[in-house]
Amino acid sequence: MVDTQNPIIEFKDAAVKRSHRVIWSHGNFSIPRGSVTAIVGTNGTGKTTMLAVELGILPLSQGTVRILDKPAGKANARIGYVPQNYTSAGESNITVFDFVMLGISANRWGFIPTTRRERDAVRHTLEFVQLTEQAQLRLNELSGGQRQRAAIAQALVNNPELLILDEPLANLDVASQNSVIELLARLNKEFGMTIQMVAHDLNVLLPVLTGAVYLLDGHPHYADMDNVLDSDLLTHLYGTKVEVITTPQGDMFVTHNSLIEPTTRIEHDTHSVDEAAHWHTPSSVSSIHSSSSVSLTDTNRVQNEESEGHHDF
Ligand SMILES: Nc1ncnc2c1ncn2[C@@H]1O[C@H](COP(=O)(O)OP(=O)(O)OP(=O)(O)O)[C@@H](O)[C@H]1O
Repeated sequence: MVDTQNPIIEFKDAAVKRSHRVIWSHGNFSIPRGSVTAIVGTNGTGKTTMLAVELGILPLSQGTVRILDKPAGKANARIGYVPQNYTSAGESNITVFDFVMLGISANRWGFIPTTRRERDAVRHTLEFVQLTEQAQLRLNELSGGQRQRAAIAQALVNNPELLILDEPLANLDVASQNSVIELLARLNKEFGMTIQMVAHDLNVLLPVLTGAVYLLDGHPHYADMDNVLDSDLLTHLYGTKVEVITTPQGDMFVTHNSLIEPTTRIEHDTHSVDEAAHWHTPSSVSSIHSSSSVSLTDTNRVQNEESEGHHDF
């Protein structure tokens, strides 16, 4: 259940610099517990930077960010983090079981044998991500989708309250993307886990998303999906004509029409905060009732059902 009264992430007047350059500023938003949010924006707008800030890896140049009621970085033990392209390099020669165990043991010094309870936790997590049969395979023997599920398992094995993923669908084929999305939907629905991910393509995520942080003109904003799925907003955000389409069946998806480019592309920070706030106000989703449009995904949106908020891997 999305709990709007009880934010899990809170930004207040937040700004961040890299190499003395402001990447984004005036971040004032909260992300509810139980939500599934995408961080969206064009290349280089600071999506990965936002994750680094949330994890306390990168300090803010101004303002505050609190995660799980603590300053950024102080609650990382309760956060599962899946970096971008995590499994494509490095550890790919270890077994899936050992890779997931690293989620528990990586911070230990010296050789300390794993306990039965820890091994059970790894088995349980592998079962949940449907990799039980692959437990003794090497990571480099898995498909891209299976590797991403293994990376998610490693992040889940400590039973986090918040799961943060950086482009979890990058370089995956449609079937693998769907297997990852289904997994995220189950985590949210069955265990009430809050999920936040950097994403480029909203279409494939529509079934699970409850909201999005959009980086617009150098300012981050949060809105629930009905307000994000606005043609004018998305066109402004991506700097190219985007249409939100609702079919007669109620399925909703986003199309990009490269034939209708805007006359000028929006440059970074050309708007004042007040102007940017205009894009943040609730507005109705524009609907084009057309059954001839081609949906890129199963657009039956998964309703986030009430859950006890309890999860135990
Ligand atoms: N280590 C770094 N030092 C200095 N500047 C950096 C560093 N990493 C990224 N940047 C700059 O910060 C800005 C934001 O980068 P970031 O990777 O957060 O963007 P992004 O929205 O995630 O981009 P993409 O969609 O391409 O992954 C970019 O202009 C980038 O050049």
